Amino acid sequence: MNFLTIQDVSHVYFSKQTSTTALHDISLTVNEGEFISIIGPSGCGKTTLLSIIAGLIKPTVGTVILDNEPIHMKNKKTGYMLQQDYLFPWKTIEENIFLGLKLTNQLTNKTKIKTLSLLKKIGLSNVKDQYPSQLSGGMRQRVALVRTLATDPKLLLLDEPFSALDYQTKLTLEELVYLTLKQFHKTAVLVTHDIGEAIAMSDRIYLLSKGPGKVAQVFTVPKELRQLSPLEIRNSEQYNELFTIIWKELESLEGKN
Ligand SMILES: Nc1ncnc2c1ncn2[C@@H]1O[C@H](COP(=O)(O)OP(=O)(O)OP(=O)(O)O)[C@@H](O)[C@H]1O
Repeated sequence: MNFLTIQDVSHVYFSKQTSTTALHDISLTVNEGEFISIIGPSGCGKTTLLSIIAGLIKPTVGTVILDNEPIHMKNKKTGYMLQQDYLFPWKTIEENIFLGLKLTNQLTNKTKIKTLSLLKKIGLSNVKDQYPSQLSGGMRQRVALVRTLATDPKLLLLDEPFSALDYQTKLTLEELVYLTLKQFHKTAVLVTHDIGEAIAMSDRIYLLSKGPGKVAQVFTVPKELRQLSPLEIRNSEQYNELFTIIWKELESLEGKN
């Protein structure tokens, strides 16, 4: 069943003097529990598309349907994870992970216990009374994941959540986030500059071209690969083949700009 449907979406940014067409005629569908990635040259409209899916920007043309309803700004079905963790430095880790629940009036004993057990599962229950500055970048992103999952969103939007991390931490977090989302049967849309990350984590990869952003190609990650975890995928031969194909396509798109 289509869980997320993006239908004929175009978006133009207007200012007093100029207009920029960021997206042109984008259509795609995502089933419940699927993980898709959006890649493409810088400025092709990836973040704009994610903001439209989140309901933060209304597209100039087209519709976004999430779980059978048109998307709107205050929807509680979407959770966002960004490159920066945006944890509040003056709040403890425990206060930070309860924040979304508090803001949406969902903070109860039951949701507190559930969120703390998620923190434990992710290996961070020992830091709940510490402050973000006392944690490493990777630990803070794990906390950000717990905070995002605390409100139980059905759709996770991930905007380059690992790009500020060192390589080792990034691989570990890809694995952790992927397995956690699969365990809770979440649907996810990842924006990334990293082809390897897109292959390691996604069922499908949408390659956008620039000026304005359009869907240039869709790559389906082979079923045999999807039986494996992200770390295992990165070590497989098929991964290298797919990586080379996507790399060449991306390079040819960048050459056209
Ligand atoms: N608020 C805005 N006002 C005007 N133009 C904008 C605005 N935000 C983005 N744009 C333009 O829209 C286009 C798409 O931008 P967007 O940030 O969505 O691309 P992106 O693929 O996420 O880029 P990057 O990979 O560099 O992060 C670009 O030409 C950008 O300059």
